[in-house]
Amino acid sequence: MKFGVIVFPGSNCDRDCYHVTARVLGEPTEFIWHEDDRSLAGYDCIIIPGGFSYGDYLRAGAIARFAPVMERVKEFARKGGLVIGICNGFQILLEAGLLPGAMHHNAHLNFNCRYVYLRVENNKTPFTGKFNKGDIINLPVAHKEGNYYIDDRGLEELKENNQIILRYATPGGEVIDEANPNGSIGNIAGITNKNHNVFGLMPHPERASETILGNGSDDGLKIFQSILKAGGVKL
Ligand SMILES: NC(=O)CC[C@H](N)C(=O)O
Repeated sequence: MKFGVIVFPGSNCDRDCYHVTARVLGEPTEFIWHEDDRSLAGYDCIIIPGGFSYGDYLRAGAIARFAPVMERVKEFARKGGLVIGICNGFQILLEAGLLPGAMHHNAHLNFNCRYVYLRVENNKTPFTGKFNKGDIINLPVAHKEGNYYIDDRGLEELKENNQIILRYATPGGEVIDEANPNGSIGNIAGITNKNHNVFGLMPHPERASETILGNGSDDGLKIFQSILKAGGVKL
């Protein structure tokens, strides 16, 4: 499977994503510069990594959405290609209109960097096929604008189409305010589009893909393995 990792000025998780797909999974992976406007046909999965694209000026993701490469990402997604946006990548997907809703600043207004527990709400997507529904996983978050918001009608649509993929939960699997690091509506941590080929999530699976790192969780690797299992979509 061939992965492409988009790089913006200010991306800082691009190398980590590359490390996981190229070295841990052993799959061909290339960096794609934000000014590049080549077609993305030929890639099986595009990763929009975390970081502070364009310094998060105006709003996280608000400038990145205008980068030439984003037109190509939209084209790729429209044709059914797999796109995963992690943290700043999720923010960019929202700003670009590839996912519904928006990010507010965290309710407590602090940058929050810590491990959280998440409940897998839908394992029938190309990004979560290696999990069981209801699995509790442990991944780190690191953000200031992760307070996901969507209006009532949008929230109903997300529920109806099983687009809510991850929610913040307790280690025992309870979805309660105390488990939520940023105040997001419905404890939402990750959603897909209606077709389930575009996934945005605030936690960082690439930072928890080897047990040697952090607190020993490699739960993030299963997300990348799920993508491999799904096999991507040859365009
Ligand atoms: N880790 C990241 O991707 C940083 C997220 C983002 N720019 C924020 O602080 O909200």
